[in-house]
This record gives sequence, C-alpha cells and structure tokens, in this order.
Amino acid sequence: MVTAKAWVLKKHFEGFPKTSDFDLKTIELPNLKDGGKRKLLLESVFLSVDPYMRPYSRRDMKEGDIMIGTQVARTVESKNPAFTVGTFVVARSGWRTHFISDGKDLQLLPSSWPESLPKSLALGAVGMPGLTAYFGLLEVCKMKPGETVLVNAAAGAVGSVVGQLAKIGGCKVVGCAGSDAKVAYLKKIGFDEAFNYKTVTSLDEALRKASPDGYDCFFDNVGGKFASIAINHMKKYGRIAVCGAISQYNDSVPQQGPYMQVPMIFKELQMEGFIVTRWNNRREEGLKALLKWVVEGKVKCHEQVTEGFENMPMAFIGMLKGENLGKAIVKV
Ligand SMILES: NC(=O)C1=CN([C@@H]2O[C@H](COP(=O)(O)OP(=O)(O)OC[C@H]3O[C@@H](n4cnc5c(N)ncnc54)[C@H](OP(=O)(O)O)[C@@H]3O)[C@@H](O)[C@H]2O)C=CC1
Ligand SMILES: CCCCCCC/C=C/C=O
Repeated sequence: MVTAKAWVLKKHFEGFPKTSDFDLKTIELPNLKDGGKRKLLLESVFLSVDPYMRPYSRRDMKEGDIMIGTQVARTVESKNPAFTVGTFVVARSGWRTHFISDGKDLQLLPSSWPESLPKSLALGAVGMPGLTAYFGLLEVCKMKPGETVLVNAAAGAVGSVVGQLAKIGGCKVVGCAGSDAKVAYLKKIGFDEAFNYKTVTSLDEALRKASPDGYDCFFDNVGGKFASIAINHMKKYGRIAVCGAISQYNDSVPQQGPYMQVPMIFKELQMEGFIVTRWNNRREEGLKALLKWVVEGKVKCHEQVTEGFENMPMAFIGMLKGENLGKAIVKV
C-alpha cells in the first residue's frame, strides 16, 4: 500500500490565490489488481503549475477537489505491458505525488526523446505550452516570413517559444516582459526587440519605438489594458491570437473597456481566441517539430524549478506574480 500526498482546493480563489486556499491531504492508494482498472502505480517526478489552473478551477472544480494539473510521472509498478516499470509518461492526474491508472489516459514521451534531455520539458517547450505557441502562431496568427510578431508574457513558457518559433519562421520579433532580467533573457534567445512593460513610461511609445511600422501578428497572453493599447499598433489586415488573459484571471470585478471594435474595423483585423486542445489530432506533429528544434538548439528552454511537492501552492502563486523565467515546474 502506498500513501499519496495531494493538494486540494480548500476554498475557491477570491482575487489573487493564497496559500490558505489549499490543503495538503494524504490518500491511501489500493494495491494493483489483475484485470480491472488498477493496472499501474505511478509517481510524479515533475509537476506543472500553469495559469489556466486559476480560471479552470472556478469553472471545473468544487471545493475539496484535488487541484487540476499535469505531471511527468514514472511507472513504479505495472500490470500493463505497454508501460514497463521505469517508463516515463505525461499524465493529467492533478497535484498528487502518486496515482493509479489503467494507462488509457497516459501519454508516452516522443520515442526520439534523447536520454540527456530533461523530461520536465514535456511539460513546457515540448509539451502543452510549446504546442500552444506552435499552433497559435501557425494556425491562428498565420505568420509569414518577413512579418513582425508581438508577444507579451514573452519570457514565460508559451511566450519564449512563440518568439523563437517566429524567428525560425523568418519574422521580426518584439517581446514584452515584467523584469529587466527577463528582457535580457529575451535578447539572449534572439528576440529583435524587448522591453520591460512595467518600467516603460508609455507602453504606446515603447510599442511604436520597437516597430514603427506596426505589427502583423500579436500573440496575446495577457489581455486587458496591454491588449487594448497594442491593438492600435496593428498593421492593416493584422492577426491577433487571443491565447490568454492573465492580467484578468484574478479580477473579482471585470475590467472595463476601452473596446476594440473601432481599430478592428478600420484595420480590418482578425482576432481569434483558441485553446490548444483544438489540435489534439496534430499533437504528434507539433511535439516532433518542437523536440527537433530543442535538440538542435534552435529553441532554447529555461525552467524555473521549485523543489518539493509541499511548495506547489507557492510555485503556482509565484508564477501568477511573474516570478518565473521560462516554464514554472515543481520537482517532487
Ligand atoms: N489558449 C491556450 O490553449 C493556452 C493559453 N495559455 C495562456 O498563455 C499565457 C501564458 O501562459 P504560460 O506561458 O504558461 O505562463 P508564463 O510562464 O508566461 O507565466 C505567467 C506570466 O504571466 C505574466 N503575468 C502575470 N500577471 C500579469 C499581468 N497582470 N499582466 C501581464 N503579465 C502578467 C508574468 O510574466 P511578466 O513578468 O512578464 O509579467 C508571468 O511570469 C496565459 O495567459 C495562459 O493562460 C497557456 C497555455 C494554453
Ligand atoms: C494538458 C491540459 C490541457 C490544458 C489546456 C490549457 C488551455 C489553457 C487555457 C488558458 O490558459
């Protein structure tokens, strides 16, 4: 018998999440059984903390539920020959140290995963955030060589891949992030222009200076005020991929306009929200491309690793506050 630890949502978040909104529980897991669903015992090795957990907790969870989330896990015991002991998988089993599965809900890492590559990247650049960048740029922004791409939250899990994929695709890339260290990182990984949106005197001026001719594509991770200013810098027929709205996730009272219809009409813009799971049928294609670029060194990855399962709420809250450079990960 194994005792798992799990973080539950004790109280729905009101405004910014607090550590007191979470509770750490222990759960006795039953032994595996021949036949039936208890075929695999897995232990989480790396867990992901992501912005979507904030809005999805309100939509999909009730108080007392285990926090939603994904992990890279190792097979510890197996009665399913498709997953031998030691096999690593990506699972969606929430914030828990151990869990039982029949294997149907598990994803193997791509078969060409090099032994030397950290498996935690399967939660970042070679996982859901990387796929978000890939499909958002190709299918929603429809970026073309020679175009100018703007991305915010640019030093994060999605944004850092967006910028690097746009460079691979022959675009000029402008990134905005919330600290000077993040801006220095963006320049290091090849962004053409980058600035700290928290310290510029005018966001409007900073966007104009970074690309006086405007932007063909805007990959929006932030929404709110940033987006309402950036829209005025779009070129005619520009495309806006509405990926996230992290500046609004913790609002108790919805933000008011300005509203976007007028610039959308005059510039004949396309603005499309999307969720990465729309392209689940092309997951393999996306992961294969991302893995290749990472292995070739064309996409660089930084991870903000928090040690210790007990620190999951802190890592989650830290990520929402912008403390992460690259993908926020918890190592059990
Ligand atoms: N549509 C989809 O399918 C998906 C959407 N997303 C969305 O993409 C966005 C980025 O996610 P991800 O890369 O995982 O997270 P990040 O790794 O970018 O971490 C979140 C970052 O958001 C920034 N941020 C936080 N609060 C604010 C704020 N009020 N204003 C501006 N920036 C803020 C911080 O960076 P900084 O220091 O720069 O402020 C922080 O580091 C999120 O909005 C997320 O919801 C993610 C995955 C899939
Ligand atoms: C692998 C889990 C699927 C999560 C889908 C995330 C969609 C994100 C939306 C906003 O952040």
